[in-house]
Amino acid sequence: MTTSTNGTFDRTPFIAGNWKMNMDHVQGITLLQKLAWTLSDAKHDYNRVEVAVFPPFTDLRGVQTLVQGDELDVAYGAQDLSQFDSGAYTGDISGQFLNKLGCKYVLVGHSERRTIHNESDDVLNAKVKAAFRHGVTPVLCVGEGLEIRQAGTHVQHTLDQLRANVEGLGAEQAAELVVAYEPVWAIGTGEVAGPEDAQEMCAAIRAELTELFGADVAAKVRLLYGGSVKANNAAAILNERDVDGVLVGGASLDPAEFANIVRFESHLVTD
Ligand SMILES: O=C[C@H](O)COP(=O)(O)O
Repeated sequence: MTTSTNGTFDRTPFIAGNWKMNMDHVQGITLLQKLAWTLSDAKHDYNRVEVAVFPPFTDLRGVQTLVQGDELDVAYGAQDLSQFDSGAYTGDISGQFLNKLGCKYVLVGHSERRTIHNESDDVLNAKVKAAFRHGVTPVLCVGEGLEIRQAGTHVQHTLDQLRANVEGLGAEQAAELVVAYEPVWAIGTGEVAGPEDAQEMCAAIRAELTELFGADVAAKVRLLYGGSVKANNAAAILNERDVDGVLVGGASLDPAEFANIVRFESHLVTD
């Protein structure tokens, strides 16, 4: 358990940077080096707040080499994986390959995969299972678009996705899961769901996980918020009871900004 200046974290906070389709393998190494130096200068305690980056596939080997060579405590993962293990699936990447590259995590069902690549709940359920099959922890992304938010059915919609995507998991797997709530209307738009919106959905997700897997499992699952998170709004979001971390897109490309998000505890206002 980690204690903040303004509250108590029941789970280790998790700050994840999704680089999306940015940073070639050379730029990626520079970005990670700068991030590691900045956090090292700030004497960041990685046991207190976990840090992970999600570079493009082509960067992963370089990231692995840097992390191993410099003994960095930064975790890393891929942005997607195939639901299949091997075979004639041109362009796809197996969880087995990610495991071999030392990936601890993999994003599954990011809103950009659901919308641009039309990934269905069935496919995403198979991807979650593929990740577990290969010893890589899925960071399952769920969330609603603007129309659903405006119709007021966002909680139901998001919980429907969650249920479909975790179907068939055992309790042990479910307890390992990380779930990221991403309101699509707040991604890359500068629109941020308020801390209370993040808390509303994360509390609903935890209640649903309790229904599905029991309270002990639900209490272990880390829930993230993603959508226009910056250093100046991260602390307020992370101060909410059921929010255990953030999934950062654009701001993770700036090492100083991302390091400030990682160090959100220094921005928490004490009552
Ligand atoms: O994966 C990250 C989310 O899509 C949020 O992206 P963003 O911080 O650029 O809004």
